[in-house]
Amino acid sequence: ASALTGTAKSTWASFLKSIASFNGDLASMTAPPFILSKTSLVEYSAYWTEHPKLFVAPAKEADPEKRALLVLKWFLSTLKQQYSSRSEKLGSEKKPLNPFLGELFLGHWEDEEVGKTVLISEQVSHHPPVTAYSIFNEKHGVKLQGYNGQKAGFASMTINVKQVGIARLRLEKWDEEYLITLPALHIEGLVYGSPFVELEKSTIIQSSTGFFAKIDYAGKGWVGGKSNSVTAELYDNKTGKLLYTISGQWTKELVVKKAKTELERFEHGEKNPTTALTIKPIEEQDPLESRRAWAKVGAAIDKGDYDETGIEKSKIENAQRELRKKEKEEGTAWERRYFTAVDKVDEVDALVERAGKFMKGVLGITPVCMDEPAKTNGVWVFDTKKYDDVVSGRKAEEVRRAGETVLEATE
Ligand SMILES: CCC(=O)OC[C@H](C)CC[C@H]1O[C@H]2C[C@H]3[C@@H]4CC=C5C[C@@H](O)CC[C@]5(C)[C@H]4CC[C@]3(C)[C@H]2[C@@H]1C
Repeated sequence: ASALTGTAKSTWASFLKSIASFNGDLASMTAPPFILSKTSLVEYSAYWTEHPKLFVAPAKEADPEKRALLVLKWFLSTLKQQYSSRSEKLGSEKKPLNPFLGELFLGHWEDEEVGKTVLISEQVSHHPPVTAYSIFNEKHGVKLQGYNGQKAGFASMTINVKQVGIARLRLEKWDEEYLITLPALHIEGLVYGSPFVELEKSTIIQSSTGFFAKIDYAGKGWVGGKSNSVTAELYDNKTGKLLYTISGQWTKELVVKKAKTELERFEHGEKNPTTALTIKPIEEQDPLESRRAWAKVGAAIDKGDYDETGIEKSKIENAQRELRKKEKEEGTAWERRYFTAVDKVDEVDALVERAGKFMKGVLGITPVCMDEPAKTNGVWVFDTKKYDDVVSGRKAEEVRRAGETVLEATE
């Protein structure tokens, strides 16, 4: 039976009809008000590191095989936050706000044991929507950077989402890099008006020291499987030996096994609470920072005043259109504050090639998720020079001017 009643039920029904003529651009859909979230998609980069201790753990491990296992554990621990935290908090998946070009989400996690982990997330492209992020813990030399976009389709009352992009984890102390690909997902429960994410197909992690993980996702009804099922296998590239498996439900408990013996169980519920992200109070934020930029829209959504939501949203959207038009006329382009798009990254290509060879040569399977276009409009990399220029104040003038243009345009 539908979870909706009254007007919500009828608006949802007409919304489902509208999705049927879906053109692939999730952001362009006007979803019914009750499914709108006041959180912008640029905030989702934070889901990578809500367990800072797990994020930093591999840096402290001297044994490369155990380190690869800790990276796999950390990655699997992010899935619950990435893909089910909104359903748990809000009762269903919600439609995030569509970030404007240049929108920022900046913060850090303070942890008594591992110290400070910094988050920088920037909407580096609006058409198509691409979010780039850099998350780093200087004290332990752990650096994650990546970018992602979504290609979506609609079939038999389900929204299918292919993720485009990659995540790269670097452990300075061990001079080691891990390439991480992103899971495909689909949105179930649309017909009941309570959508939620289910992951599917496979992703890989390939390390520069010679360890490879294949991660397979499955949902309910899959050979009698449970929802949110996952099975990960960690191999040694050189010997082709299966070292560890981790399996279970990424929303509940995962079991680590070496060969057939169970080593440990871990889960990320109340036993391992997440660390709260620290962000500046709104009045101290840069005009491009997400929660300041969307404050009026968020307030309208909180009030349930959907007319005001629409008015405030279109102010931002119109301002953005004006800025793009002006840039076009002047032949200028929006200056990304922390990221740069490059054609290729040699380390990434090397890891992609190594993973492909291992899957074909040793596992005898067609390389999974390598066919995914890892590139959006380029490979987005964190530009440490740009970052230093901002932190040192050398770019203070550009930062101030960028904020002003957005403020003036939105007036
Ligand atoms: C488009 C029609 C519509 O608005 O339907 C409303 C429904 C809430 C379903 C569509 C939305 O579902 C949301 C789930 C979002 C993904 C959740 C997690 C991640 C991981 C993160 O690292 C990158 C972003 C990603 C893939 C989100 C992308 C946007 C998704 C699919 C939202 C849909 C608009």
